[in-house]
Amino acid sequence: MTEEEEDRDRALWASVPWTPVTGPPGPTTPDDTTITSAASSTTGNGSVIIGWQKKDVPYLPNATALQAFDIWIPASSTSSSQQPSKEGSAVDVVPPEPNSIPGGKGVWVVFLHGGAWRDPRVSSTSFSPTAGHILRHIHNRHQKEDVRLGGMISLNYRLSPHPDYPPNHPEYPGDGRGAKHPDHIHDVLSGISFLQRLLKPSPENEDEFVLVGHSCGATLAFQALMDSSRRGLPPTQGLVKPSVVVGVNGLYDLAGFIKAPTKGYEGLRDAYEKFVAGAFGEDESVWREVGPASAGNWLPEWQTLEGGQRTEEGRKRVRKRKAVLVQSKQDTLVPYDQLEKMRDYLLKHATTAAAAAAAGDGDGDGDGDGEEERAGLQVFEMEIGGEHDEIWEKGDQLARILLKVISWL
Ligand SMILES: N[C@@H](CC(=O)c1ccccc1NC=O)C(=O)O
Repeated sequence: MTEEEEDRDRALWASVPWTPVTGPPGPTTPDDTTITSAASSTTGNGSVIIGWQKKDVPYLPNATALQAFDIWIPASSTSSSQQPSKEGSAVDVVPPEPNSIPGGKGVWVVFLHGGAWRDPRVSSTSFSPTAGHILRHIHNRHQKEDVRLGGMISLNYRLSPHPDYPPNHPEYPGDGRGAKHPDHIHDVLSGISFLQRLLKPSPENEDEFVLVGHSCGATLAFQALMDSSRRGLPPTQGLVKPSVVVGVNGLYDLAGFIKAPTKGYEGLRDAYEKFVAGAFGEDESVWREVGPASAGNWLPEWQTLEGGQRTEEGRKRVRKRKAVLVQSKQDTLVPYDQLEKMRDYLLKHATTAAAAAAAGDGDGDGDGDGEEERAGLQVFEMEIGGEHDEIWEKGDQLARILLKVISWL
């Protein structure tokens, strides 16, 4: 990476200021978390600052509006000060400098939203409730329990056209909505590598991050584990793949569903075919290749580093990979057998040589979820409740799952 490129990255990063994320004062239960983003640096209502946020940080030069991410860091991870002002109730706050880069220590969470590669109503903002719950939890537990969170980002990526939302739609106008595969995954990889170039994690923790996606975001999360060359894309320089991937109500075998829809979900076949063709074109063989549960064995690619920049030290460290599959049986848009197909694919293709079965319920929440292990890969199956989008709309359940996953690393 040239000095010029490094300067360019830093300028993009510094182009957006940090704003405070506030929560109600005093100890509260995780369920009454509120999250607001104040534009001014002073909170006058006695609420406390639980984190800092940047909204819409462009991750590419000449980015479209959608080539940007939101980022949240816990307040405790900055050296900014919070002091009561002379008036008593208000709090004067000094936000971190726009160019200040988070310390990089601890686990990073990267979220990919859903919306069938095309719905402009679903964006990076869908992670806000979950981020709020996590920041509140850390704020309350600070010092009692060390939650090793470095920070969280939620990525936007260019979308494919939606028939109901043309680019001149009054409520959802905007550019970046004419995307075709591989544009979506290209943007996701660009966003992650931008973050990694900024944070410069050390070889010991460079893969200590969690990639989590909802619905088609889960498809993208698994696609990010594969080599870019599968998409005809050049290697994403220096991209380190995550040690943990979490798929929530995810789409993993699009071709299989369109060919033979799951019982009870037949009515969705046409809708699937439309949004899949809109994102990937009409060629059904492409549909198979892009589905992480229907593509040829990509598991060995999860271990590799694109661009070949991994240090000797980092290469030696073979971290155990974890895939966490989360799905609701009350989801009326995605059937449970999508999870089952992904689970079976992972277990089948994981190195079978030293296959080891791990007994028990590895996630520790005691609700009968399953865990299976094949050499070097653990697969967790977690059943949740609620409708397709409920998990990110409310955020508390997803926050609990992510806090658990962070504690594993
Ligand atoms: N609201 C979306 C539909 C959608 O998001 C969806 C529908 C069926 C199965 C999965 C979906 N979302 C996956 O990201 C749309 O209007 O295209």
